[in-house]
Amino acid sequence: MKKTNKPILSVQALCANASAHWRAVSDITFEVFEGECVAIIGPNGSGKSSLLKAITGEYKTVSGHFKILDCTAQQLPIEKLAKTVAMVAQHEQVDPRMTVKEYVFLGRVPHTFWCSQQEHERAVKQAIEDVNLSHKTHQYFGELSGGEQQRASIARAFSQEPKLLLLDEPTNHLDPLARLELLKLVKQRGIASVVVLHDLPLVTPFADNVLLMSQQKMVAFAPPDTLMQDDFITPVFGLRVIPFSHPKMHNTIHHFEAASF
Ligand SMILES: Nc1ncnc2c1ncn2[C@@H]1O[C@H](COP(=O)(O)OP(=O)(O)OP(=O)(O)O)[C@@H](O)[C@H]1O
Repeated sequence: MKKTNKPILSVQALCANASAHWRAVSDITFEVFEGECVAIIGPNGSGKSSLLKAITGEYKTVSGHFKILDCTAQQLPIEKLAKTVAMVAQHEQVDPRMTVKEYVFLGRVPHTFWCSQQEHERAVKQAIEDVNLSHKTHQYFGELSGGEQQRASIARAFSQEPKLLLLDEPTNHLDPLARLELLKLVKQRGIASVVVLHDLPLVTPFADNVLLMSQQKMVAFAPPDTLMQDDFITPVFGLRVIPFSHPKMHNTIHHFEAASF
C-alpha cells in the first residue's frame, strides 16, 4: 500500500563509521512511519547495535543519509532531536543510588522548560505504570532485578514521549510473559519504533517490517511474512523456518530449527 504521510525515520543508502578505521554499517535503506514497529534481526556481531548508534549520530555518517521528521541530523536542532528520539541501549549506565522515579524523570529533561511540573509528574507516573513498576517507584535502581532495571529503562524512554523509539534488545532479562507484554505495550503506545530483537518467534506478532542484517550490511527489509522464509533466514542464521497457522488467531506464526538437523 502506498503511504501518503512522511516517514518519522528515513534511512537511505547509509554507511557509517565507528572510528577512522572501522566501517560500522553499510548500504542500509529503510523507512519507519508513525505507529509502525520495525524489528532489526541478525546474528551476533551483524551490526544491529551499530545501526542504532548510526541513527543516534554516535557513529559518523560517511555516505548516504538519514532523516528524522524530514530533517537531516544537521538540520534538526539538538533540543528537538532530544525530544524526538529516545534510545534504550543494551547496557544502560545508571547511577544505582537513583530511585526509579528519579531515573524515569531523566526522560523529561528535554521537556524541562516546555511543560508544567504537573505534566512531568503525569508522564513519569504513566510510564512507570505502563511497565508495571508502580510498586517500585521509590526503590533504588541498584536494588532492582535485571528485568526490573530493563523495565525502568523502558519507562525512562516512554516518559520522554518521543516520536521515535530505538530499543536495543529490550526483551533481554525479561521473563516470557514480560517480553510479550513489553512488545505489546510498545505497539500500543503507537510510537514509531526500531527494535533489535534476538527472539525470532516474537518478530512476526510484533513487527510491521523486518530489517535483516548480516556482516554489518542490510540483507533485506520486508514485512515479516515475506522475510520469515528459508531463502532469507537460512543463509544468515543457519535456521530453517517452519510457518504454521495459529489455531485460534488464524494468522501465521513461525517456528525455527537448526537447518543442519
Ligand atoms: N568501534 C569499533 N571498533 C571495532 N569493531 C567494532 C566497533 N564497534 C563495533 N565493532 C564490531 O562490529 C561488529 C558489530 O557489532 P554490533 O554491536 O553492532 O553487533 P550486534 O549485531 O549488535 O551484535 P549482538 O547481537 O552480539 O549484540 C562486532 O563484530 C563488533 O566487534
